[in-house]
Amino acid sequence: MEQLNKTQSQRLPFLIGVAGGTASGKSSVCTKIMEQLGQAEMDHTQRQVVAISQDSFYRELTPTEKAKAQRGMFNFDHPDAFNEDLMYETLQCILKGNKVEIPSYNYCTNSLDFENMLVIYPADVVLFEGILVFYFPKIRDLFHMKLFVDTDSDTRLARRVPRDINERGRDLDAVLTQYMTFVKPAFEEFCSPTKKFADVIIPRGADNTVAIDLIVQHIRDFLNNRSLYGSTGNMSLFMNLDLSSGSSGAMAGDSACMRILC
Ligand SMILES: Nc1ncnc2c1ncn2[C@@H]1O[C@H](COP(=O)(O)OP(=O)(O)O)[C@@H](O)[C@H]1O
Ligand SMILES: Nc1ccn([C@@H]2O[C@H](COP(=O)(O)O)[C@@H](O)[C@H]2O)c(=O)n1
Repeated sequence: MEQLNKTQSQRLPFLIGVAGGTASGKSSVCTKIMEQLGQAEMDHTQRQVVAISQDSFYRELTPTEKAKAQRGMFNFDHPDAFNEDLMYETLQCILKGNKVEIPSYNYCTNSLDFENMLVIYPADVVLFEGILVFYFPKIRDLFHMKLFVDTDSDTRLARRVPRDINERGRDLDAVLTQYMTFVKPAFEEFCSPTKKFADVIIPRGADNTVAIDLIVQHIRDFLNNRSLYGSTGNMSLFMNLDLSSGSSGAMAGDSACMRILC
């Protein structure tokens, strides 16, 4: 394993995974966290906190798959749609404190956009968001903190339809066909079961200001007290908060509960 010098080791990031169903509010939660930390307006080379999307790790499609994708007939919600190895190698590189370049994703062409590479500079906190970020065990194990955005499926569908039509160049028929054929079944089979791995479950996504405030406070504590955190990035004391009942034993499967690492 590559030796790290002192400067690099001081910049080793705290890696946060943000999972949740499509249109649950994962990106909005990341944006809110960055805004509250005063990072959103900052020049990206200077940011202490950066957010990356799992969509940058979709694998390239063959011409036949692309034709299917244009009709809403390709399964982008199956784990096989992602390049797991590249995702793992990139996160490892980030965890070593290195600068990485990743492609952006073009939903209109269903392809990676290598013309518009995103440069991820070394940062103190890296948020990695996507539907299946907790699905792959070796990737899941890289996270110091795991958040699951838990928004009900009606709300998610109601948000996804206009988003896909207005921002992702889709028509209503293709969006609904894709949702019923692939998105909903894959959410139930692959995404929803990963909720049990979360440290913090955020009901209602970015509207949940209490949860976001607590997470932001945890990140601030990490940034202010880096030396108190072990090599795993976690402090040894665990605190369980159950916001639904006021009791302290939180269950990861209960969407009103939060388990905070503090
Ligand atoms: N709390 C909210 N209220 C209303 N619309 C929202 C809310 N959160 C997200 N959205 C909208 O829903 C869509 C999906 O949100 P986004 O944060 O991109 O979710 P994800 O990253 O999980 O796909 C976007 O169009 C966004 O503007
Ligand atoms: N070419 C693509 C790639 C992905 N999708 C859908 O995007 C969803 C994941 O992104 P979210 O922002 O919604 O988390 C996923 O459910 C894919 O179905 C797509 O439609 N086309």
